Amino acid sequence: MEDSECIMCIYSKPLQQKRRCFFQITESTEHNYRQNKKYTAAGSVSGSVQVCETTDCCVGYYRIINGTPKADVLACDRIEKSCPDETCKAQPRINNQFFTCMCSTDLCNGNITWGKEQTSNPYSYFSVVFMKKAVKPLVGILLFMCFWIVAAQWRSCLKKKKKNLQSSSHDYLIQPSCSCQRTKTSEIDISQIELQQIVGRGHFATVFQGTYQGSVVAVKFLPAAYEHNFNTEKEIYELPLLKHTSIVNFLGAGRKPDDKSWFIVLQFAEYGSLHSFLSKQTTSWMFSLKLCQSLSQGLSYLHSDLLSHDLHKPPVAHRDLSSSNVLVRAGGTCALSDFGCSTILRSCSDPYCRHNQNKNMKCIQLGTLHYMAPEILEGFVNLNESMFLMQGDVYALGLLLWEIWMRCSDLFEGGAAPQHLLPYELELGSNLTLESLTLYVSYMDKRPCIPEHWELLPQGAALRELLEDCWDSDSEARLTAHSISPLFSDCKVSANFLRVFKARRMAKHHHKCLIEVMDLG
Ligand SMILES: Nc1ncnc2c1ncn2[C@@H]1O[C@H](COP(=O)(O)OP(=O)(O)OP(=O)(O)O)[C@@H](O)[C@H]1O
Repeated sequence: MEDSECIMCIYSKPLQQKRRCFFQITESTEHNYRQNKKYTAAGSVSGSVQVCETTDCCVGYYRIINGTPKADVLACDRIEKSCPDETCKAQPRINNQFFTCMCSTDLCNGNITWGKEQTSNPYSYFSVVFMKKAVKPLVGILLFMCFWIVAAQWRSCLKKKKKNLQSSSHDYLIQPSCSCQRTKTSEIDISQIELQQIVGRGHFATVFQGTYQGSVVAVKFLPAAYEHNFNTEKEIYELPLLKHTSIVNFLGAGRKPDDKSWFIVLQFAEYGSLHSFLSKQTTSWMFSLKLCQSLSQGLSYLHSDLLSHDLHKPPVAHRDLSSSNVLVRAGGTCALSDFGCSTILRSCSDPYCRHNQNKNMKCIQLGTLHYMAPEILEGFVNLNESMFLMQGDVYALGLLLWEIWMRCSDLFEGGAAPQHLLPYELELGSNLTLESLTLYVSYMDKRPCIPEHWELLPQGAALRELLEDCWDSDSEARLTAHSISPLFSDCKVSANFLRVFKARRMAKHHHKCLIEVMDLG
C-alpha cells in the first residue's frame, strides 16, 4: 500500500524539468574567455542546446551589425535570479549597440524581442531614440512653461505641506529601524591645532599633519565652496556606531575664521594612503593578508546595518574606494577614509532622511575612474538600490586586493614583485579615459591581469577565484563584503591555504573562519 502510494505520488507530480536554453558562444567576439567559460559551465551542452544546472533563466548577449541583432553569447544564466519575462526582452547596454536579454521559458533566448518604443528593426529603434533626443528639448521647454504657471499657483500650498513634513520628521528620529540619528561631535577651534607639513592632496582637499591635544592628527581642509562635500563626509563620520579599527577615527570638525575653509580632524595614518604605501614598498604574504583582512573588515562594517542600545548605524556605500582613499596605519592595517561621495542607505522613504542621501553624480565622474564597476561605467546603477551601490564597492575591493597582492614579494619568483600600478594602468596607460575603460571593462569584460605563475602556487587558484568573485561583471554574482571579510578572519598560520579556502568557499555564508593560511615567509 505504502509502495503504491509512493508510486502514485511520483506520477501525480510533474517531474521538475530543467530549463533548456539555446547555447552559442561566438569565438570571434572579444567577449571575455573567462566569462565564456563560466557560461559553458552553467549547464550541460549538447549541440546548440544547454540544460541549465542551477538556474531557470536563459540569457542572450546581442550586438547590432548592419541593423540586425547578432548573438554573441546564448546560454543559461550563471546564477539564480529572477527573470519573470517569458520572452527575451532587449536591454540596451553600451551606446545602444549591445543588448542583453533574459527570459524564463525553454529556448526563449533564441529571439530577442523589442519593447514598445523599440521595434523588430533595430534601425527603427535607433531612429526613435534619435527623434526622442531631438524632440526632447522642445517638449521640455513647453512643459516647463506650463509647469511654471501651475507651480506658481501651488507654491503656497507646497510651502504648507513642507512645513508639515518637517514637523513630522522629528517624530521620525526616534524610530531606530529607520533613523537619522547622529552623534554629537564637538566643534574644534583651529587655534587648538598645531599644523605641520602637507601630507596629501585630493581633488578637493589638502591634508596636513598636525598636533591636537597631544596627539598626531591629520587635518583635511576643504575650500569654502565645498560645503556639500564637507557636510556629506562629516555626516558619515557622525553616524552612531561608526567607530571601527578599519575606519579612520574622526576627532571633530570646524571652520577656519579667516578664509572660511572647512576642516575635518582625523587620526593620523603613519604610512599615508595605500597607494603611496604600495608605491614605496613590497610586502610579505602575511603582511599582505593583514592589509586585505583589515580592508575587507572595514568595508563589511561600513555596509552593515547595526542596532545597539537604541543606536542605529545604517549601511553606508563608500562609492569612491581607491588606493588613495584607503589609509595604512603603523601596525600595517588599513583604514577606510574619504567619505565625501558616500551614500547612507536608509531603508526609509521619509523625505527628511532621503534628502540627506548623497546622490551626487559628480562623485561618479570624479571618483577614481580605474575602480568603477562595469554597471557604473555603463550608467546602469539605480541610485535608489542599495545593493547596486554596495556591490560597486565590492568590485573596487577586488581591484584593491589585486593591487595589494601584486606588490607581495612572496607571490613572485625571487621576491621581485613588479612596480606598483593602478588597475588597468598596464593595459590602458596612465591617462585612461571613460570610453577606453568602458570598452575594456564592460564590453570586452576584461580585468587586470593575474600572473599565470600564481596557478602554480598553493594559494594561487584561491586568489584567482576570490578576485574573480569580487569583480564579476554581474553585480549580483559578486560576493558581498560580509562574505569576504570572514575569509581572512582569525586566520591561523598553517599549511594549505587552498584546501581550506575551497572548503570555506563552499560554506560561503558561514561566519566561522575556515581559512588557514599558508605562511610562505
Ligand atoms: N588620516 C590621514 N592620515 C594620513 N594621511 C592622510 C589622512 N587622510 C588623508 N591623507 C592623505 O591625503 C590624501 C587626500 O585625502 P582625501 O582622499 O581625504 O582627499 P580628497 O580631496 O577627498 O580626495 P579625492 O580626490 O579622493 O576626493 C590621501 O590620499 C592621503 O594621502
